[in-house]
Amino acid sequence: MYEKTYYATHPSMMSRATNDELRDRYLVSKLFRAGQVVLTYSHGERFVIGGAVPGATPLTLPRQADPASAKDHSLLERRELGIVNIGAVEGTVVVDGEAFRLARYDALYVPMGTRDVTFSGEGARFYLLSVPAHRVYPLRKVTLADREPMYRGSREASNERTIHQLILPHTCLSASLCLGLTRLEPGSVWNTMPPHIHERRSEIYLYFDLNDDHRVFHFMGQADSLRHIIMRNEEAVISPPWSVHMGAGTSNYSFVWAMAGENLDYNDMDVLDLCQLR
Ligand SMILES: O=C[C@H](O)[C@@H](O)CC(=O)C(=O)O
Ligand SMILES: [Zn+2]
Repeated sequence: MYEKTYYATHPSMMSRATNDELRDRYLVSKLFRAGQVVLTYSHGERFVIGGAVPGATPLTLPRQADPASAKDHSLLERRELGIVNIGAVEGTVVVDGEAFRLARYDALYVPMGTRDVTFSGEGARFYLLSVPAHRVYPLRKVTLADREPMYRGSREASNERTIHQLILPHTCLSASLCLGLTRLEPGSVWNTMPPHIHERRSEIYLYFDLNDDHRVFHFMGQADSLRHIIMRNEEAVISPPWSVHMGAGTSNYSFVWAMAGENLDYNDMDVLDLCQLR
């Protein structure tokens, strides 16, 4: 049921890793395939990272396959799920019989204990992120208008961007999942600059709104020995808790960031000074 498993890694595994090894360990690609639900599994915070692209017929979130004791139980038996529509067209997500229409950039928080989730709407592209949960929080649709955005960076520094906190305690309650959307202004290319590390949470970035002939150079690793992965539109990258995560595009773009771990405190991060980077 999981197309690929990403194992937890040690920072010392960075220095001698080839570019292909880095891509194999951290890059999550081909999540958005017409008529399919694609799920991958990361041992870091036990994130399920997936995509659902419905065609003429609706798609269903798969049920658990393993272990035998959980076979055919809901995937969300002990998990919560965040959904963001990154497609240009509105789509519908039905959660235990209740329908939610998600326009571009709308998100849905789906609580632990949910039995059935289906996706429909040709042209909608649903990005899926699930982590283990310990209690039930209300099912809720979240839009960019639900909270005052955070404006960061400047045009002069090529990092003028708007950060939308979609699933965080002041916008939408959750057990462990934090999720948001950041959009860069035309002419701005740097995200998360200056960069940071948060040892108590892992993070997943999904880059999108990027034309096929453009790329994002995503930087990761410890501050004094950064590496990079060159990413295309609609690819995700896993950032272990010990890693920087920042990028520069050959154009502007958007990205969904999602975190889970020890706390739900967005500001629990150590901001790095540029002189610490090597
Ligand atoms: O831990 C927080 C995340 O890395 C993002 O919110 C950073 C981001 O959107 C940005 O600065 O552009
Ligand atoms: Zn971060």
